[in-house]
Amino acid sequence: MNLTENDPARPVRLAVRGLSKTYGSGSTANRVLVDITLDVHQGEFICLVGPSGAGKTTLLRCLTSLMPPTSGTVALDGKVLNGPSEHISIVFQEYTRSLLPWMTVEANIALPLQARGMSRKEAVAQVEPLLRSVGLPGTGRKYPWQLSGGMQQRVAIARALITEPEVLVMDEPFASIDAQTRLELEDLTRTLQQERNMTVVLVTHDIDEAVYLADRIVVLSKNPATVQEIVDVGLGDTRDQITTREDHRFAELRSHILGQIRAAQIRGAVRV
Ligand SMILES: Nc1ncnc2c1ncn2[C@@H]1O[C@H](COP(=O)(O)OP(=O)(O)OP(=O)(O)O)[C@@H](O)[C@H]1O
Repeated sequence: MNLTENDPARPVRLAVRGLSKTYGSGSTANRVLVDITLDVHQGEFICLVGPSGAGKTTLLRCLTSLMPPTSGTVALDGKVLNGPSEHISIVFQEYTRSLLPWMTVEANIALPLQARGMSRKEAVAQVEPLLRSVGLPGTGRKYPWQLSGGMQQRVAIARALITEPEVLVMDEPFASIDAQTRLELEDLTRTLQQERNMTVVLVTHDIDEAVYLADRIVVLSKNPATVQEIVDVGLGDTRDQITTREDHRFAELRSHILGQIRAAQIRGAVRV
């Protein structure tokens, strides 16, 4: 397996240095992340995988400054973050909780721009092109609950993109979506990432999804989580749901990552 830590050809967008996170203190302290160091390059698609409960969401929360780490730093373009950055957007798994049901689709998508001081009229004027790019033209006047789950997650993606973030962070974004729609959303996410030269960090439990989407896969260990391995996917920029998944390298990577996660699960259980 080709392992790597750095791609000198592309500048580092997110630099994670010695990041640790412990919940609680004293006898109830839960040491979840220890000494995570990782570079994410501009325009790179990183998938984070690991055993259940390893600390993937905790790492995303620290990456986006939704929560401070216990120690260590996250820097965006060389500047250490001390709070949420306007250059980083987040998409969560639960679109039903992240979209506001009493607001129309266009009002939901326009919200981040209004929060930055733009008038509602100006913000809403930017929505339709974005709705087209996520495959939902003409749906701005509907309410989220009038749309399917997959369509609502497209709305959530559009809302995350309206501020033109440099980094898109996604926490199991397709876990509540049916299998067929999930494949469509995977392709949409890769297309948007390439069109916008965005850096994406995505957490998933689905190893096939990680291999299909990622340029590199970061495997976390458990109890506590450290970076166990970073794997170069090397399947090229153009992916296809049928031919890429038939590639023998795809199968090889899937088996390798599954083996890594199982080993991490066993070692983590021993350490409890
Ligand atoms: N707010 C919190 N307060 C205390 N402990 C927490 C909190 N959030 C998470 N934890 C604990 O941190 C550990 C890692 O949780 P986290 O949700 O980050 O893992 P995960 O890898 O994303 O899990 P999953 O695979 O189930 O999605 C767990 O032991 C969890 O109980």
